[in-house]
Amino acid sequence: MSYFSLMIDLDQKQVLIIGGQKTALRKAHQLKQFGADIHIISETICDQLRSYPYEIRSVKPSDICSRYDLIIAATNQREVNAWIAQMCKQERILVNVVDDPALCTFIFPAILKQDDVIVGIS
Ligand SMILES: C[C@@]1(CC(=O)O)C2=NC(=C\c3[nH]c(c(CCC(=O)O)c3CC(=O)O)Cc3[nH]c(c(CC(=O)O)c3CCC(=O)O)/C=C3\N/C(=C\2)[C@@H](CCC(=O)O)[C@]3(C)CC(=O)O)/[C@H]1CCC(=O)O
Ligand SMILES: NC(=O)c1ccc[n+]([C@@H]2O[C@H](COP(=O)([O-])OP(=O)(O)OC[C@H]3O[C@@H](n4cnc5c(N)ncnc54)[C@H](O)[C@@H]3O)[C@@H](O)[C@H]2O)c1
Repeated sequence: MSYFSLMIDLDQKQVLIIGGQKTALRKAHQLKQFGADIHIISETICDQLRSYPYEIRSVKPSDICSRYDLIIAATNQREVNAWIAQMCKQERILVNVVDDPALCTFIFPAILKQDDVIVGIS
């Protein structure tokens, strides 16, 4: 089934990104632009992501909890990303899995932004 396009107010929404390299960085920058509060958990982290609150460690079960509104699984370990997706579904937290669209409960559209006019394309 195709996706319904929602426009979400991200102001002060708590977003957890698991993974700390190129893909995590792109997601973080995009969400930050729209006011989200980003938190990073990753075993390694690139320099640009160090401007966000971060923890350098593996993800653990208690990380997947209702203090987060959205979670992004952006590791390069397919099993870890799939496990995050499963935990998020159990906890009813929206999840984006960067290496498996079928496991996502939300996806990122391509975005065109001019002032307050936003166009999202999937
Ligand atoms: C819109 C945008 C938003 C964003 O993330 O910024 C976006 N991908 C963008 C960029 C981008 N994507 C990829 C590269 C690396 C290219 C390279 O280096 O080769 C780059 C970087 C680049 O192109 O610069 C590859 C890629 N993408 C996905 C997979 C996994 C898969 O398909 O299984 C793989 C293969 C990974 C691999 O095999 O390694 C999956 C998803 N990517 C989506 C969106 C969602 C689909 C939405 C839809 O189609 O409706 C979805 C399903 C999930 C999600 O991420 O939400 C942004 C467009 C920027 C623009 O043009 O405006
Ligand atoms: N959705 C998209 O638009 C898109 C675009 C490009 C790539 N990808 C996919 O995104 C994934 C990540 O790409 P990348 O280039 O950012 O990867 P990368 O390999 O450079 O980085 C992976 C990160 O995950 C961290 N990590 C691995 N296991 C972990 C764990 N158990 N707990 C915490 N952190 C862990 C690593 O420390 C590292 O920081 C790849 O699988 C790739 O296929 C998706």
